Amino acid sequence: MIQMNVEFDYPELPMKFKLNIAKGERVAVIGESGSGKSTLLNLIAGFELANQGEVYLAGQNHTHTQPADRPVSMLFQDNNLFPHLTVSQNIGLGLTPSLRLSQSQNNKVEEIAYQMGIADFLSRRADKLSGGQKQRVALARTLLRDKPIFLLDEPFSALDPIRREELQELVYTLCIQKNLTLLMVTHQFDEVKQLFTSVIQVENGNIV
Ligand SMILES: Nc1ncnc2c1ncn2[C@@H]1O[C@H](COP(=O)(O)OP(=O)(O)OP(=O)(O)O)[C@@H](O)[C@H]1O
Repeated sequence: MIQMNVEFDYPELPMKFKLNIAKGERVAVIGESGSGKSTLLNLIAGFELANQGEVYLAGQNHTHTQPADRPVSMLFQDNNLFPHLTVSQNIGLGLTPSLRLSQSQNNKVEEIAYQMGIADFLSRRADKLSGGQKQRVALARTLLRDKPIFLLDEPFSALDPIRREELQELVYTLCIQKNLTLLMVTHQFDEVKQLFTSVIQVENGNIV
């Protein structure tokens, strides 16, 4: 599902990533701060472009394609919700940049909200939610895009251990249900070992 062999240079750190991940794998990405974990995810999502080499996703060459054209959805640590919009509007932005949704789009929003346990909050403003609820909304919006590769960059590290466990279980269930290929940067690997099928360690811009 993900095949890449690329070189990428920030002035501080030349990086080289070689990776081959099969469909349905759930991979933990671990490593010290500044080792290159976020950069690896950004190269897959297309927010950074390789200086050399190629990125194949779902069998297609995506080395030079835009993030929106890649079969990838990515969730960052900061969930980037619009505070003044409702939960339903924030989720809907995963489907269309317009705030006006069709009936079938509305149905999709309600369905995913129900699955994520946030159906009761659909009309509430995002800034009136707890941290865990916000992350569920952000997850719902990301998943609504229905892409087969799912990238999570330490999305739950700011939450308390119980909320974190709840969301990790939710991610696991969604990965199984939708047969997603997951790469997740985590600093709490010991807590969540059972979520993953494999683990890669990044050190000084390389996978070791
Ligand atoms: N926009 C940028 N411009 C220049 N250098 C950058 C940029 N972003 C990151 N770097 C450098 O690239 C290296 C890897 O950064 P990256 O964010 O990928 O690390 P990380 O493993 O995700 O770290 P953390 O766990 O702290 O989030 C670091 O040395 C960093 O200084």
